[in-house]
Amino acid sequence: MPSVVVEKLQISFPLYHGQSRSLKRHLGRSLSGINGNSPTAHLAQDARERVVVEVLRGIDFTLRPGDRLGLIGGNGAGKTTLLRALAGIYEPVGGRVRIEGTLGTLLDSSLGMNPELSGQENIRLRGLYSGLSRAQTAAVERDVEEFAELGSYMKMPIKAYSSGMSVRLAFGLATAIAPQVLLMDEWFMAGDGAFRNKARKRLEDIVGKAEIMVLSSHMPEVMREWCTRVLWLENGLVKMDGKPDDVLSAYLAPKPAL
Ligand SMILES: Nc1ncnc2c1ncn2[C@@H]1O[C@H](COP(=O)(O)OP(=O)(O)OP(=O)(O)O)[C@@H](O)[C@H]1O
Repeated sequence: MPSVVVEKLQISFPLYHGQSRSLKRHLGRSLSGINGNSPTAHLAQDARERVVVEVLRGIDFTLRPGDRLGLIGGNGAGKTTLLRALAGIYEPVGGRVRIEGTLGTLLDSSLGMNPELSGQENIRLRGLYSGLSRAQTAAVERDVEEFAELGSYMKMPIKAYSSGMSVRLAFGLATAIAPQVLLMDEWFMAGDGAFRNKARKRLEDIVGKAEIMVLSSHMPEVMREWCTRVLWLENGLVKMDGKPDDVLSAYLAPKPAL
């Protein structure tokens, strides 16, 4: 049975910047902006004595089939970092992530693509990597070609694509093979109007087939429509976890004046 288990997850990034020395005096403390509502950086020192920013500072949640989790929070809250940690792109410095089931990601249009290879070759490589048969890969290739409408560009190296073309290809490919656990960032809303309508149908189909979904978005209406649960992240911690209406009402409530 597919599941996502996140326990005491911590992610930090080392700072190699010249200023990291002067930031050392802030270790173990928070570095706030001039405005009380702006993001706060939490600085620490790792075992190699490097200054690190603690981006996720102990996140816990469990997802079972039927759960559609929305991640909400201000800029720099840690939403993208959490999605990337779930996808296995970032290694936890503490805690762990356990995912059972096939995983699909709609995170970054260049993720997992080789820029030197053509659209067609990238699709074949993905088919091979996903363990598809030759016939299944050919079906995916036809499906993506039809959806992305890239014409002869399908045979060109993708480094020659415009950003819109890259999104079409990545989106087409990511939505061609339905995973049990789907991770999504809101970039899928990118693209022109006609593409967006077409993409939405495809997205609804893959979301409907996924047993578990995690979606990061700044758009409350998307959360209300697509999610069964919302996690509000603030400065790398869970501020609230619950039903979309409850969490979104609290999140959107006017902040008291300072
Ligand atoms: N590679 C990195 N090195 C240092 N800091 C990083 C790195 N990646 C992310 N951060 C920091 O981690 C924090 C969380 O970033 P993240 O992108 O996860 O936030 P977010 O909630 O997705 O924000 P947004 O809504 O603005 O996209 C930010 O303060 C960001 O500057």
